[in-house]
Amino acid sequence: MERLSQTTSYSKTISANSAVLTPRAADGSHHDHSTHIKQPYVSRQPDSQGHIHYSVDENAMWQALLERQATQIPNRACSAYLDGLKKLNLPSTHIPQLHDIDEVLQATTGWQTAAVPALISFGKFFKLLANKSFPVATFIRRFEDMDYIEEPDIFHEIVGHCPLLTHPAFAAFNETYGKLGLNASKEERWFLARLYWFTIEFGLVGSRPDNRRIYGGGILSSPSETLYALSGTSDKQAEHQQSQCQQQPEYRPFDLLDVLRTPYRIDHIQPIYYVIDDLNTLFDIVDSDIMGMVKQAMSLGLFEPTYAAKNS
Ligand SMILES: C[C@H](O)[C@H](O)[C@H]1CNc2nc(N)[nH]c(=O)c2N1
Ligand SMILES: N[C@@H](Cc1ccccc1)C(=O)O
Ligand SMILES: [Fe+2]
Repeated sequence: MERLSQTTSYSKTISANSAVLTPRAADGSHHDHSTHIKQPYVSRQPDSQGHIHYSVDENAMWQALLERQATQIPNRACSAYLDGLKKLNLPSTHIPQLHDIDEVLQATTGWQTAAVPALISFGKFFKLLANKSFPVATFIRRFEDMDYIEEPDIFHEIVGHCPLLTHPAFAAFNETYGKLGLNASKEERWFLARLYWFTIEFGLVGSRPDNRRIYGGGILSSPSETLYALSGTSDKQAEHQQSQCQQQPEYRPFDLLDVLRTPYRIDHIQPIYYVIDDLNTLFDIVDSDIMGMVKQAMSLGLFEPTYAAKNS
C-alpha cells in the first residue's frame, strides 16, 4: 500500500469533477500541468497485531490539528462533548491506535471503532451503528487540507465523533439510528441521512446566540468550520450581514420534518445549521415516530437547495 506521507502531494486543486491526472513521473521530473491534481487519500492497513504504523508527517498532522482545536473548542463545544474528550485522554503527539479508543468506548457505552477505508456505503454504515461500532477511516488529512477536508479522516472520526460516543444517551441515539437505517428502503435512507447530517454531523445546541454550542462532529473536526459555525450573530443581524454578502451561517430551530426535507452538500462548509434547545431534544426524537416523519417528508418532497446541489 502506497505510504501516504511519501506520496508527493501536489498543491491542489482541481474542480471536483476533473479526472485525477497521473502524479509526478517516477524520475521526479514533471511537466508543468496547467491544472494541479489532488492526490487521493489511501487508508493505512493494520499489521497482524492490529497496529497501524503512521509516519512522522502523519503524526505531526495529528499534533497540529489537536493543538489548534485545543485552543478553539473549549468555549465552543457543548459540555457533554468536552467531558467525553477528557475521558478519551487522546495522545497529543501521535495518532492513537484504535484499540486505545475502544478501551474507553467499551468502558463507557460498550461501543467500539471499526477500521474502514474511507466513506462507506449507507448499508455498511447503518450495520456498524446498529452493532455499536463506529467507522474510522484510517488515513489523516494532509496539511493542505488542515482547516477543512471533504471526506471523513481519522481526525474527524476520533475527535469529531468519539467524545460523544462515551455519552450513553448519545450512543443510544446512534444505535437506534443504525437499526432504523438497516430496515429502511434506499429512498428512506436518503431522508435518514439528512437527520444524521443536521444532528450528529453538523448539529448545534442552545437557542440563544450567547449559549449556543457545537455538538456536531463534522464541525468539531474542522478548525475553520468550528470558528464559522458560531460566527453568526443574532438571526436578524445575520440576515443583514448576509445581505452585505458576508458568508454567515443561517440558524434554524430544529424541526424534524424540516430537517428531513433539507438538501445538503458534503463538500463545503455548511450554509445552514439546525439548532436544538437541549441535547435531550435529540434523545426524545429516538422515541418519536421517525419513520412516520420520513414518509411525510417523502410525500411533501425536498426544499429547494439554497445553492447548486451536488450530492444530497
Ligand atoms: C449516513 C450518513 O449521513 C453519512 O453519509 C455516512 C456515510 N458513510 C460514512 N462513512 C464514514 N467512514 N464515516 C461517516 O461518518 C459516514 N457517514
Ligand atoms: N469537513 C470535516 C470532515 C467531514 C467530511 C465529510 C462529512 C463529515 C465531516 C473536517 O474537515 O473535519
Ligand atoms: Fe462523520
